[in-house]
Amino acid sequence: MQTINRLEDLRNAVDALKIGGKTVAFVPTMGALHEGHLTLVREARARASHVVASIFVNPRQFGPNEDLDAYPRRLAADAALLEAEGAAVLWAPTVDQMYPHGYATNISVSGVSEVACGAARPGHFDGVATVVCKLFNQVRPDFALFGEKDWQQLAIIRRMARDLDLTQPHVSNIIGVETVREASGLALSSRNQYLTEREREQAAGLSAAMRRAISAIESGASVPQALGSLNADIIAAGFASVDYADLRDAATLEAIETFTGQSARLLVAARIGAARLIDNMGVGPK
Ligand SMILES: Nc1ncnc2c1ncn2[C@@H]1O[C@H](COP(=O)(O)OP(=O)(O)OP(=O)(O)O)[C@@H](O)[C@H]1O
Ligand SMILES: CC(C)(CO)[C@@H](O)C(=O)[O-]
Ligand code: BAL
Repeated sequence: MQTINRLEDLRNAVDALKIGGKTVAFVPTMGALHEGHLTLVREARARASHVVASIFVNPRQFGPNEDLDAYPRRLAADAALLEAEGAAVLWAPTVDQMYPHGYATNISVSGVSEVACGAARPGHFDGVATVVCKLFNQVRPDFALFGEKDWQQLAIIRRMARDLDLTQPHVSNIIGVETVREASGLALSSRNQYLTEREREQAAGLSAAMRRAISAIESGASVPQALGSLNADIIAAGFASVDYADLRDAATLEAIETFTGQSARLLVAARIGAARLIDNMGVGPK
C-alpha cells in the first residue's frame, strides 16, 4: 500500500490503478480505525478492483468547542490496518493542502443538513459536504462507501451527489454499509474511546432503548409518546442528556409525527461522560 500526501502523487497513483478499465472504491475516514471502518474496506474490496482510503481529521466539520484537538490521531497504526485489509492507497493530506491560504468555497446542503445533528452542530455538515466533495474530486472513485452509523451524513452526501450531478462517484454508487456493533449493541465509534469502562456498559443501554421504542412504534404506539419514553429510558441508562431522539423519513429526514408504515429512521444523539454518541435504526419496511 502506498501512503500519499501530495495531490499530484494521488492523481498519478489513481490513474495507474485504473489502467485496463479497473475500478476504484473509496473509503473516506478520519482515522482511529476500528472494525466499522475495516468492514467498509472489505465491502469496498468486494465491489471494486482497488480500494483507496483516506484519513483526514477535517477541521471544518468541528465546532469551536468540539473535540478537534482531542480527536485520536494514529496514522502509522491505521496505515498498517489498511494495508492488512488490502487497500492499495492511503490518501492522507495535510490541512494546508486541503485548505490552502485563500481557500473560500463552502458546500451547503439545505433541508436534510438542518435537523438532528445539523441543528445540534451548526456548520458541521457544511464542513462534511465540502470535504467529501473535495475528496471525491481528488480521488475520482467509481464507488464510495459510508457507514450507516452516520445516517444523516450519508443522506446529505447522496443529496449533494444528486444535486451537483457528480459522476465520480455517481449517486447510485454511493454505498451505505450497515452499522457494526459490539456484542452489547453499542455502535462502534472512534469516540467510544472517550468512555470509561462503566460508561461503555451504560452506553449499551442506548441501542436497547432504541429497539424498545421501535417495537412500540411498529406496534402502533403514538410517536410522541414512544419518543418521550425513549428519552426517559436513555437518561435511566446513565446518559447525562439527549440532544435529540427523532423519528424521520429515511431519505429526506423530515420529521414523522404519525407512523403509517413509511420508510423511517429513528435517530438519536446523547451525551455520556466526555462523549456525544449517535445511533440510528430503521423503522418499518426494511
Ligand atoms: N460502527 C460503524 N459501522 C459502520 N460504519 C462505521 C461505523 N463507525 C464509523 N463508520 C463509518 O466510517 C466512516 C468514517 O467515520 P469516522 O472516521 O468519523 O469514524 P467514527 O467511528 O464514526 O468516528 P466518530 O467517533 O468521529 O463518529 C464513516 O462513513 C462512518 O459512517
Ligand atoms: C466522511 C468524513 C470522512 C468527512 O470528513 C467524516 O465525516 C467521517 O469520517 O464520517
Ligand atoms: N463520523 C462523523 C464525523 C464527525 O462526527 O465529525
